[in-house]
Amino acid sequence: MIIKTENLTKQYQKVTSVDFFHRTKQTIAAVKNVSLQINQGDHVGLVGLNGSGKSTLIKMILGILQPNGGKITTFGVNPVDNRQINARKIGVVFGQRSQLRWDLPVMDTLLLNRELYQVDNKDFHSRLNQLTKTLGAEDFLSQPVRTLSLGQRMKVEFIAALIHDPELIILDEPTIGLDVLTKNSLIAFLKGLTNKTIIFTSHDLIEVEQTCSRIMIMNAGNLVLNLDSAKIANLAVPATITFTSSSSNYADLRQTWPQLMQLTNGDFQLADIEQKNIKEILSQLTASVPIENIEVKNNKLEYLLSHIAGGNAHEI
Ligand SMILES: Nc1ncnc2c1ncn2[C@@H]1O[C@H](COP(=O)(O)OP(=O)(O)OP(=O)(O)O)[C@@H](O)[C@H]1O
Repeated sequence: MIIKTENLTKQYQKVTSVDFFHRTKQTIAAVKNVSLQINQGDHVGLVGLNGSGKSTLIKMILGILQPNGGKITTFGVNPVDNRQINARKIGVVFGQRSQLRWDLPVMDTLLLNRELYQVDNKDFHSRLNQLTKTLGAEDFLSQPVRTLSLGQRMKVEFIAALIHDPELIILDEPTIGLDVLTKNSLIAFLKGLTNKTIIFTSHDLIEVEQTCSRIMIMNAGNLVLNLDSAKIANLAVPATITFTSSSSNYADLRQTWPQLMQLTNGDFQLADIEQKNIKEILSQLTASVPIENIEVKNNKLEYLLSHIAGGNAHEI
């Protein structure tokens, strides 16, 4: 087992106001009684809205934060006391923060990591070769990091995180701001890492569904769902169809679709459409209304959160 937590809890003290004589503090329960296990080779998607406690949980797994209650082991040991030892077995990519030396060529950071993690020179070069080839990063290893595009930089962040061949890879929103092509190539790359344990945090359930075998959903500090991603992928979640139609008359359209709403920006929206009816509604719409733009969305995360009762992880 790579990670085990039992009733893990973390609270922050936040100063809400300061006056001459005293400060008023508020306690924020960021992670509440979370119990989970992550085994070797698991690819786990950790999903939740902003502020749901994902980063706090990751920081406790890494040993950066000391919990207030409950138990946690990472590689079978207390992560705070064994942070340095565990760091050799962990690779981390933060989408919002770079781990690379901004003004230096990429290669310098990689060489620095080689020294830091004491990677054998032969292993270093063969791993570097393989990673740069797979990620298509051969062309920009000699460029200073600051001159790279976001997509190029993220590829290099992956190489820097994997150069010491870690057993556990933690990815904190690694695809944020990336275009679809770069995102897809990183997702394909991650899928190929079958012998690694991966924790992939994201707000995007669909994205982690493609990459991970298990999904854990956090909400307001609680682990509210811990489920095989195949089960989540098969859930038929109602969709929303939004379209722009300049020449349409709202009153006429409402006669055919009484549930149609007009949004403040003038777009039209049909909500709560069952998956099996989407095709038919789309063909009816396109046949009867001049449409300039149309989008079908199913917001599975919001749907799941609104249908999960209580605060404990359970199967739907
Ligand atoms: N250092 C801190 N001091 C006080 N409160 C904090 C601190 N770090 C996080 N919090 C609070 O703890 C809660 C959980 O935050 P956390 O960053 O773990 O959530 P998250 O799921 O990672 O959010 P996001 O997706 O926005 O990164 C939030 O209410 C946040 O404001």
